[in-house]
Amino acid sequence: MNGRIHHPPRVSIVYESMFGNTRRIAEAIGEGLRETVPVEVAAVHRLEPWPLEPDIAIVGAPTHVHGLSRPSTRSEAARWAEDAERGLELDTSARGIGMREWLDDARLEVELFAAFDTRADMPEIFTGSAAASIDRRLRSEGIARLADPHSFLVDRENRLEEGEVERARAWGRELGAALAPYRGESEV
Ligand SMILES: Cc1cc2nc3c(=O)[nH]c(=O)nc-3n(C[C@H](O)[C@H](O)[C@H](O)COP(=O)(O)O)c2cc1C
Repeated sequence: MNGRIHHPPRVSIVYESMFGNTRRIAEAIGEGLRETVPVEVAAVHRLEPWPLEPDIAIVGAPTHVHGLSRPSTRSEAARWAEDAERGLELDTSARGIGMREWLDDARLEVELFAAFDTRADMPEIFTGSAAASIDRRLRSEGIARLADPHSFLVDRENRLEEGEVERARAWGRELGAALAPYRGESEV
């Protein structure tokens, strides 16, 4: 165990979201985690600088063009939201920088991380995964993984599939259980 992790650990969930799906997943993960550890949930555009000095970062973003969004794909998402036929609305958090730019700038001084994304409900080989991009990037920076990357699925209309919010809450609980050694409790 690493002595630099506080007891209880400080966990920040940071997300990017254009239409609100990744935000809803982030909030549900937070609900699950909060059953065991203190958690802060924040949109990426607000994180300058990082507010909590967390030990553990749970990092999530929507999958755009097989990976993390760029300014051009966020503009495309904004155009989708202007198209009344799609019935999409831009989330209040959908402004400022995205996860890619934030990861470029943030010096993440955390001990552990886990990555998640939202993406289309198809095999990952066709969709790509923002979580996989985040995971590769943070591991290459030498940060240890708390859990494998996780995807939560949206339908063709870009709405979360049924049960995904509950699955996110359950994953939050699993992450909390994985933190048991850092809470000074023995693993079950
Ligand atoms: C410009 C754009 C490109 C996208 N590209 C992909 C993609 O390559 N693979 C995928 O699974 N989903 C793709 N999507 C769908 C998004 O993953 C989906 O809209 C997202 O999960 C919604 O999350 P949000 O509501 O938090 O923005 C794309 C969406 C947009 C707007």
